[in-house]
Amino acid sequence: MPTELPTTPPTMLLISVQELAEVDACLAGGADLVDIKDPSRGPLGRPAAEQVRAITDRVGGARPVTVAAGDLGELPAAGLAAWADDAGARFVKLGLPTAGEQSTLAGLSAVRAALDQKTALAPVLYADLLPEPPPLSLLQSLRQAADASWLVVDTADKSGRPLNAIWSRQQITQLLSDAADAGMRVALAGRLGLAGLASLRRLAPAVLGVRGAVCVGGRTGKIDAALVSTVAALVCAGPAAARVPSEKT
Ligand SMILES: O=C[C@H](O)COP(=O)(O)O
Repeated sequence: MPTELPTTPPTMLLISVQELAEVDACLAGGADLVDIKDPSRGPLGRPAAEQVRAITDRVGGARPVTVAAGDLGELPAAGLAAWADDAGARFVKLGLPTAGEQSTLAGLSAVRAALDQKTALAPVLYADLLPEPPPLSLLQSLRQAADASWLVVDTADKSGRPLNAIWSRQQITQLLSDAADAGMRVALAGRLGLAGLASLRRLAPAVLGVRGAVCVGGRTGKIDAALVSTVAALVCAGPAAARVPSEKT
């Protein structure tokens, strides 16, 4: 996700790819942002560093690239930073299964401190693991701990309800407002289908992210360019103009 944005940006479409062969379909279909993850390893499955390097090379700067880094605690902070360096990841998304706990904020700070300063860190909240959307105070704490410009909302259970069935439009509208007050832009994801995307698009989030909806054979299947096109037409007018991608400002 870019960290330099126009004043009133359109909603951008993020597509999560799992392998090199999916990159062309993702770009041809009109994705604005290319996200790399290993969906077989969980909602934010951390891909192998060499896979990240290969996919990033294939994107070749045509789009900003983000990378899923698994969940907080899966690796020690130093190990996560070493993986990010090895992968050349310049924008990592880190899942927080226990977002409200003090130890989570401490862990997030440790990861931030370990990562290269040029690597942006986006905390990821799992809507289905929270009783309700986070209050402003928690958003402010997350922003501070991660020095984050972006907040990602996703779902942990990839056979469960989509984000738009977990939180109401009113709750998501409030979250977007609170995140802006906390100084973060928001990417919304989590089993979003066409109806969910159309509904959430009207709330004008900075980014809508999908994988399952653009795959043939489910989220561990293969991305289909025609499905990406359909979703892109729904979410945005077309690929975003070239913007400085992933480096932290
Ligand atoms: O970041 C976006 C996610 O990859 C969303 O995946 P999903 O649409 O399969 O829930």
